[in-house]
Amino acid sequence: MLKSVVFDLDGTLIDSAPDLHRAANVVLRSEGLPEITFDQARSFIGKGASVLIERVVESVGLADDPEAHPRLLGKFMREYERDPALTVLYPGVIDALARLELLGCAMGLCTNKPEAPTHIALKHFGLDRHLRAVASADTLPVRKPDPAPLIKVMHDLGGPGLYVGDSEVDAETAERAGLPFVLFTEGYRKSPVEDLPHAYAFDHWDQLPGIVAQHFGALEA
Ligand SMILES: O=C(O)COP(=O)(O)O
Ligand SMILES: [Mg+2]
Repeated sequence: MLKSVVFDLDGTLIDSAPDLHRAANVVLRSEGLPEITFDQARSFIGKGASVLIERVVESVGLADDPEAHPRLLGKFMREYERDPALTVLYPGVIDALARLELLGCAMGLCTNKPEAPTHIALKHFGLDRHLRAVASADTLPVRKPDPAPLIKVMHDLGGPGLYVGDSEVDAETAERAGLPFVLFTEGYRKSPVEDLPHAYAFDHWDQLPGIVAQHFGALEA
């Protein structure tokens, strides 16, 4: 049977918050504005770069300036793409993807990160060779929590399966797509684990192949 598994990117496969925080503060310094804390930056992640910069603009009191958002977003994207050197894979990701491949899984990605930095990260970490279908924030006219990008990736893989992510947005997206959600608890969620609807949860990637095998095994039985 088809075993599709689709992943979220930030806070799930890669820990990118240190770079998103760094790039935001490079922009704020260039504008002579106060920096934001790491916890603020982390709490702004989940709905894509445009929303992250919206939150940055609000937090430094520039919400009334209509030019602030496009200017800061442009600077932010250039800075973030120029040097994402602090970003790391979560421990065990590559081993887990190799084991999922051996289980016969067809794997894809559905992220709210824009296409350009998504592909830079996938290539840099060698994730691109495992992922047969990808939807980023700007692949379709809508992004998560709209279920359309996730449904498109599942369709490109050949049919519905599991969605693996770290956030409220991911849980909502899976629910709206009618798919079981697998929650990685070590990412950027803001609410307690029990408040996010999920079928399975894991805190280390070495647990995921077992969850996937159990899920599809039960369907086959
Ligand atoms: O860039 C973001 O805000 C979120 O990205 P993600 O969907 O990969 O978690
Ligand atoms: Mg995420």
